Amino acid sequence: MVVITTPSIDHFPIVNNSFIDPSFFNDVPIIDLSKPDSINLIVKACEEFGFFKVINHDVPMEFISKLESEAVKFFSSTLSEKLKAGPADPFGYGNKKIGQNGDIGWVEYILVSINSEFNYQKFASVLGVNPDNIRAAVNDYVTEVKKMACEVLEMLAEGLKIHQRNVFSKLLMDEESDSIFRVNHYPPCSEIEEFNTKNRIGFGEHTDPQIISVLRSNNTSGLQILLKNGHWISVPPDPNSFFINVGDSLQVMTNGRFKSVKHRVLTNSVKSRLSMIYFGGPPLSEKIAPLPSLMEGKDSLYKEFTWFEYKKSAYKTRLSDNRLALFEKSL
Ligand SMILES: C=C1C[C@]23C[C@@]1(O)CC[C@H]2[C@@]12CC[C@H](O)[C@@](C)(C(=O)O1)[C@H]2[C@@H]3C(=O)O
Ligand SMILES: O=C(O)CCC(=O)C(=O)O
Ligand SMILES: [Fe+2]
Repeated sequence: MVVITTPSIDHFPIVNNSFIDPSFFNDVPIIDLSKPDSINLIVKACEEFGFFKVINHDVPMEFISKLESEAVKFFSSTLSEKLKAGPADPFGYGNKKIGQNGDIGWVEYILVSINSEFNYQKFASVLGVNPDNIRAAVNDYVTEVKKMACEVLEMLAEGLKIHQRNVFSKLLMDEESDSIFRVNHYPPCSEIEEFNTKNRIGFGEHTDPQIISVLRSNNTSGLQILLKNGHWISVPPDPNSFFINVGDSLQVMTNGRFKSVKHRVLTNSVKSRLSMIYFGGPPLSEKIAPLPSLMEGKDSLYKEFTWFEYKKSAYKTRLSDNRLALFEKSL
């Protein structure tokens, strides 16, 4: 018999408030994709924050709303129904347990693989619909978001004066690209008031291992990023825009010029947050190494590794671990 235990609220980490600026950070770089002069701004944003917001993105609202409403329906189902679509090992429905190494957060989620065969039946049964409808809703959304991510990566390559404009985007376009799609639902954490403790962790601090992550959320706050000065700042939500994170692999490919951004999600005691994230990763066999044109005569900061090797190692770590440390050269 499988016994599913739910951690009690006492087990949910509380954040250390010492470096939290409670006000919203209004200086998140904004990249307007309809303006050609955004190229230099993107490079600057990746160097300074590893994070920026994209507006005028051309992803049809219809695809966003369709997927969002399917996700809301799914998460509104009973827990016993949803658990039939789990566990997330790593794909499927997950509840409070993040990854396989003991992390927990006030979150439930769906994780789906993009290019490998994925069985949508378990989600479709919960929703009582044909799996092809769910597959189509995910594909429509991901196709558009991936197109936008590739446009951003091509602007980055141009901004970095790399001859091959598709040097990054080709990795996402490859049919073997190891990309993931995730929907996170953070229910309001009403116990917060009962326990009189604010700022429970929804999703603990971490960097994303892939090349690039594209996040869209509803209008509920919670996402924070860590600035270079050690301060956590809250990102104002914007359901009409996308937020982009530099991942560990892009940090390596730029030999550390771009930094993968540390981020986390705090719970909200009143409103639920729903976020959808596309993680653009390379094919498993791809060598992740600094691009020669970005070395400027310097040595690589990293040992040689493939995405398969990095991913295998990353998935053995806890969320907040510095996953790249194992691959840094001691110079
Ligand atoms: C604790 C973990 C969850 C994670 C795999 C890991 O062992 C370390 C990286 C985590 C992360 C963060 C970004 C994405 O949400 C994710 C899907 C990924 O690729 O790496 C998660 C992993 C997960 O939730 O399985
Ligand atoms: O849900 C969010 O807003 C961010 C979650 C996240 O960082 C992740 O799933 O990797
Ligand atoms: Fe993340």
